[in-house]
Amino acid sequence: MRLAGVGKRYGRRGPWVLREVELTLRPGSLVRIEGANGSGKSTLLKLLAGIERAGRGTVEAPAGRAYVPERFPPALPFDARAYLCHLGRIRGLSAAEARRRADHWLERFGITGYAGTPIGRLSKGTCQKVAVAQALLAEAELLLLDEAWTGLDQSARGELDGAVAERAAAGGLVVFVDHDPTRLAGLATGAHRVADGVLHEVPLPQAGPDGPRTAVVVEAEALPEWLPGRPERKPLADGATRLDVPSAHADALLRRLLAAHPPVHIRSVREDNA
Ligand SMILES: Nc1ncnc2c1ncn2[C@@H]1O[C@H](COP(=O)(O)OP(=O)(O)OP(=O)(O)O)[C@@H](O)[C@H]1O
Repeated sequence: MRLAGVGKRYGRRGPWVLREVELTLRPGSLVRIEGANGSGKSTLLKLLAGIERAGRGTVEAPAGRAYVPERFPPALPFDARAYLCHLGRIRGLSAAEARRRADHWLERFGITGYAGTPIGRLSKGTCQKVAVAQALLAEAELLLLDEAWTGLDQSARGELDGAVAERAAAGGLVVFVDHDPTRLAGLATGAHRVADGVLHEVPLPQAGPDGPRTAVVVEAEALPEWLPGRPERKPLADGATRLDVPSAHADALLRRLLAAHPPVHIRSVREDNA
């Protein structure tokens, strides 16, 4: 995926929101876009999604794209399952496969009970889960997430983290905007900041091999497959597991563990400064 000399303004006389954006990303990357309010993050994602057109420059993006917008249109004339099946069909899935994936994501987000509810009558949080599900079921080459975690409960956030990790592991390219600087800690491969219409590469939160590490001892029937910071997992003699992560990722790891299903009991947390 490549952006070269991209500029975007709304209206013929509007100010250039993006002026000269250069960005090349490889499949399998997981990239964070940050920037001040109104700097143009959503605009950038819309250009990548093909929803807005660049005023100048070139945008090369894969045909298979899925996008979670910052605001999901609320008054769609579908119930949740019918909407997901419909979008699956638009993406070329068979009716049976679209239904299978729709049910899979409804179940993963814990909203199977709302499958038959018209989207306009869903709570904000449930609606957001549907918005995220429609993008995930596409298994797209390019997945664009604009504040997709906002409005989700802890457990759904954990599911989304896991789903994003799966997409990147399958070779997909994921570009996301989120206000939490630790979002997808340990998984993101790059970060860029939008400022004055230009993109600047910025370092990811420090998690060098020589920095402090945190050991978290947990008891659980099963641990989520993907955990922030990709901790080393060491089984202990009494059946507990010791997770060892760079301390920069400890908060994100603890949040994920607290939201896990089946539940995880955190027995101890210790930072090792040695
Ligand atoms: N459809 C539109 N028509 C006119 N101006 C727009 C439109 N969409 C965005 N803008 C303007 O473009 C600028 C960048 O907006 P954008 O939503 O991309 O920023 P952002 O970084 O995502 O902001 P936030 O963090 O507040 O979501 C803002 O000044 C905004 O007012």
